[in-house]
Amino acid sequence: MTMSRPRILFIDAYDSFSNNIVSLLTTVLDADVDILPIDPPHLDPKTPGFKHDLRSELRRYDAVVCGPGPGSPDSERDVGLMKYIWELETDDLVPVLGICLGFQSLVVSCGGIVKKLRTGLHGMIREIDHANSESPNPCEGNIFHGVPAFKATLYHSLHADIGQESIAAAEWPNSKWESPSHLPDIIPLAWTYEDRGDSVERILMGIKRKGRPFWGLQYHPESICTESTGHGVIKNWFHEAMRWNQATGRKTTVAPAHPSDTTKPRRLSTREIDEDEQSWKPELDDFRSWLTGGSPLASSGLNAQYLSRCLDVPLHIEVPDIVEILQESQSEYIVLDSASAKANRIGSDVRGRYSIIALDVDEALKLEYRTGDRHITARVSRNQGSSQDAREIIKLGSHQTIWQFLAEFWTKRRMTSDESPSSPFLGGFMGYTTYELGLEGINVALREERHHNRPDLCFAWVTKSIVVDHMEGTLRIQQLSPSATALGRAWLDSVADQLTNSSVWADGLRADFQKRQPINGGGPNHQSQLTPPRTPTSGAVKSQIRAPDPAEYEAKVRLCQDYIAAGDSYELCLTDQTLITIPQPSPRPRDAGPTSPTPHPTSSSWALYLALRARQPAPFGSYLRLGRATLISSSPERFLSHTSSGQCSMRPMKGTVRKSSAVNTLAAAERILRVPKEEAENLMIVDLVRHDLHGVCGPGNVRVPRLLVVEEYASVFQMISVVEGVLPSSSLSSSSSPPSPIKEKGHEPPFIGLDLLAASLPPGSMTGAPKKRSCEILQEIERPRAERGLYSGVVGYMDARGRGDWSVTIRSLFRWDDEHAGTEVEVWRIGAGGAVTALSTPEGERDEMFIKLKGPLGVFEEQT
Ligand SMILES: C=C(O[C@@H]1C=C(C(=O)O)C=C[C@H]1O)C(=O)O
Ligand SMILES: NC(=O)CC[C@H](N)C(=O)O
Repeated sequence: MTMSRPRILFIDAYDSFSNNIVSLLTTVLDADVDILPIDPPHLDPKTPGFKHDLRSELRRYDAVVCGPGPGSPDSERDVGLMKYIWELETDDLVPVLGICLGFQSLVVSCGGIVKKLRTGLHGMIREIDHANSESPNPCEGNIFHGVPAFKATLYHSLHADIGQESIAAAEWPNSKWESPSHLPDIIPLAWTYEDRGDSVERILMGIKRKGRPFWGLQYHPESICTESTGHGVIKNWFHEAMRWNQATGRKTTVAPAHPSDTTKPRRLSTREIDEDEQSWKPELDDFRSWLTGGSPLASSGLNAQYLSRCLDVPLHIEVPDIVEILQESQSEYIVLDSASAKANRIGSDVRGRYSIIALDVDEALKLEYRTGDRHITARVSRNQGSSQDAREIIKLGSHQTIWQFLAEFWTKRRMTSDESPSSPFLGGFMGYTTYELGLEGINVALREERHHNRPDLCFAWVTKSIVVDHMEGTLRIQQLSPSATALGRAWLDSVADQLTNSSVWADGLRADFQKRQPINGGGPNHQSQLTPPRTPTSGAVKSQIRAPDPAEYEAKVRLCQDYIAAGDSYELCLTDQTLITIPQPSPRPRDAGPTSPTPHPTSSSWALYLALRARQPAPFGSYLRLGRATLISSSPERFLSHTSSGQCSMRPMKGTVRKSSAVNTLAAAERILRVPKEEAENLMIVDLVRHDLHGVCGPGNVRVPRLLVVEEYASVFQMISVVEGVLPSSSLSSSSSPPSPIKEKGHEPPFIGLDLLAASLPPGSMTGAPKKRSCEILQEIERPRAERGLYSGVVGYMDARGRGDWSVTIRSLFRWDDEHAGTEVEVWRIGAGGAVTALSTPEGERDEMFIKLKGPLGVFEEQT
């Protein structure tokens, strides 16, 4: 007999912690775990063969785990298959562990009821009182046996009521391990106690079902904050499960899984899902024929060599100077600006080291995609020096995704160059995605009709760029050059000349005197009230500011809390938008020479960017004009960064406190942020981000090197955590002929940074948990401004080597040229919000939203 690894089936109720449980089971039990959603198409309880099919599915596994999830065990939609597992006939029984929602569903199947907690406990860490070896009444199948005391994380709004509140305090020590007389099938195994001031709430944490191999845990064994001694419970459970299989002679079968429904954790990434036979039919292969077809746009950027030249940067020169010197005649821009690199108001570890300026973006190939479309648009604004736009439409086959296309486009241009190893970016994709692109990836349908045709993703393939190293005081002019080396070098030299011959470069004093003062004039705005801003009344033509109504926002916070109390979400990142309508400035003349010191690359948006940058310098500042979109950002939040060899890191931010005279040191901020409410908010997102990374990196490949650390930024303190992962080894190959991501039969495509991005949008810190249900709820609550657009999306790059860095688009303003096109005004939007939990107060959340709004909004107040 060969000893194969045990097989476990995990039933996923669309939770945002599922992959963490799969990782725990895989690593602690050395098991092989498959994931099946609660509502797989091939197992529909309404079809006649359902019971038979469920039985054969379960026969393939040694044991089953029914996972956590949003909603209630009383709702069929929320528990799906779980309900039928508890009802299996004796001959079909399989050992099961229910976790959280799975536990609650087990309790209900035993006749218990589930009620709302007095206040939900989400991201709360509590001591578990369990029936260990010392308990007076060792019972059958006690999976806590021999496990030392431990603390565990809770994520629940509902709890099991088995009559515990009616037991007198004196009776409790003896009675707590006994089956209640009206529920003889439930054997209590663990409890926790919540002090509610006037009384203590007794909360059931674990049970065994009498006479059946079913166990349940209310706490989350997989959370990063559940102590690892608690893993003994999982080992005990599996030991008991295998003993039960042996004692009853239960045998597993080796029938193959239904191919489309069970997944391995790392196969959740979008690029792989539907790669069945179908997608190999030639008529569905449009994008591949485009990629190889040699059209003028499809061949752009192929067969390039990397050339670069380094310059010292004079102390007085900043990123905007370089943009102004070189890019004045462009209409499209991508500037990733670590504007806080030299700011002493910001902690040195978070200032940002590099800035990246894309050059000649008009001529770069741009790839655009709109959520729900079955095509991609490739375009250049000024094709090879002409004034003509060029555009090609690329069809997507029914099973193909934008991410597959981007991965294959990138692979054809991939470089394994070891040159400039320290440069974060050689050239490659730069651009944005919207929040709505992320919603598509998690199958959340948009509720409102979109009355526009704007892209949700725009990536330029940038071949000319400048990387500024703020630490070394140098910059690197770079080109992924298609032409002969001499021509490429001549271009590098011409850019260097343009910079060094400019008056700003040469004459620091004069330049400083002329620079930007009239534009960002007033400096930081000191208005301290947190009420909504008023429309400024001065100025020739007035700006209109439409900010969220405070009372309405508070009502939305309460609504979020209703959903949380009902168990539908653990945390909801509620946001709203402010609209600023300003008179459109008359177009600037384009006649200024390239070395002109006058800073005006494009209309008013550049001036707004400079104002925001001065007001709120941030490590992830950015200025983008791509197509009809303009984004001005001072984001402090890194979303995802990755190396070309598959190391990745995410940096979720949760917990915000405004700098003030009362709170102006890290120690003071820590006193405010290191409290259960803030820590819980952050922990929830850490566990969610671990799940997202586990989904691609696979079990055991994710860790949390920094947890709940407070950092200092220009105008706020923020609590952050760092979650790291490593992509599966198939992608770590550094051979000179890179493996193709096109799946050949029997071969897994290698994973690349784009897979991480695809699998983790929208950013968990902007959604709450569980992600899918929370986004559905937010779509409902955030109406009538439910479309977040660029806000809550990401901005960043993945270069030709596969290195990438993406920030969350917050503390930013954006506009679309087509909004109010043809009128005398332009409309800017600012999104702001914060995470709502059971412990939030409506006033507190309202203040937090207005604090975050104040930074970007101030640039308009300064200008009037
Ligand atoms: C929602 C915003 O910020 C998010 C929410 C935070 C919070 O709840 O503390 C912190 C950083 C961001 O992830 C925003 O800036 O608008
Ligand atoms: N994490 C969970 O599974 C939560 C279960 C249920 N939705 C509750 O809130 O109580």
